[in-house]
Amino acid sequence: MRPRFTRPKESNPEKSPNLYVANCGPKVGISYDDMESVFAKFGEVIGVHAADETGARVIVCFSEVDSAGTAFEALNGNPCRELGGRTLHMRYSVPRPKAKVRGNDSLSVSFLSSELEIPGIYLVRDFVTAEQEQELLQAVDARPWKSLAKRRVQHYGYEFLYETRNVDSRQFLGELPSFVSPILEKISSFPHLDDNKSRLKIDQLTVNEYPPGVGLSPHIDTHSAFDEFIFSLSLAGPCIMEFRRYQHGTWRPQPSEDNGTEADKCSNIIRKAIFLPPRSMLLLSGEGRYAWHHYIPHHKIDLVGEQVVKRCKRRVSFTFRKVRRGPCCCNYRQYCDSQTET
Ligand SMILES: O=C(O)CCC(=O)C(=O)O
Ligand SMILES: [Fe+2]
Repeated sequence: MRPRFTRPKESNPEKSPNLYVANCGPKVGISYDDMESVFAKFGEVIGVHAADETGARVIVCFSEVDSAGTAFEALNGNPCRELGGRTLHMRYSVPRPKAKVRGNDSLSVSFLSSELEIPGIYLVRDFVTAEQEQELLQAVDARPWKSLAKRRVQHYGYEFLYETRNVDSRQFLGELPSFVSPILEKISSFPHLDDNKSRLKIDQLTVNEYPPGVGLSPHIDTHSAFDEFIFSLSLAGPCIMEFRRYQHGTWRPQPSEDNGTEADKCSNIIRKAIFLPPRSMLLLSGEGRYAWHHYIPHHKIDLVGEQVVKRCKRRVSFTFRKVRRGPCCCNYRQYCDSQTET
């Protein structure tokens, strides 16, 4: 088991109730009981543990910082008669940082949106047939792509402005193209919409083409830009979508670390992930749309359970949204640009 405490990187002036003690321990014939009886003279010892695998470095935990301080003053750098005359080298110990996570290996990836347990997020597999998928891909490939730094996009209905993460709602580009009409038709009977069907009126489409290894930084689609219901159709290749609930987050995009280390440093993040197969449709609504960041890790390979899934030559997504008229009045103020000052 990884010890909970560790030696600080450099001499750490900050006191703590835990002492890192070198040059003692079972490897050099000193038991933890021997250690406890020596250190207990300075105050209540609540634990004696191995500091590492060497067997010659020990963590002594006191209940009080002052007891650790007194023991430190008395024993550090001095030969200790009760411990066979050994000279103890001590530092105040610090809690060990959490293990780093690489990729999504520590994050279990759900196949079903019901396993995710994020209110408002629903995945429907095989939303389109393989034939429809080919037709949709051919249709967008016959139209001009706009190149961004790492991926290509097309916008219909309204242009999406990446600088402001918003749309210019006065600049109407025209009706959505007829090749998405069957998809819009099917969206109108998407499960879980209840009585919101009549309010859908999707008028914006963003097509994203991701080469292998390209993802998307963690973000919440700007509340003031789009209505509640956001649909994303995955075509051509699969990907993992990660969801992050930042307890102290805002509506601004979060750091785009792709290996989870930033997320790890902050214990106030809940992370979940789902596998999006080609031809599936994802709905973001409610809490999942308003309060959770979504994120596509920048991996060429995703670990899904025991399986290694290679990203295909490309993934093309169709994101269907409705441009918002007026401010957002959701119940997630912290994440809402309409309800928080800029
Ligand atoms: O590619 C996707 O499925 C998601 C796209 C997205 O989140 C966005 O355009 O805001
Ligand atoms: Fe998004």
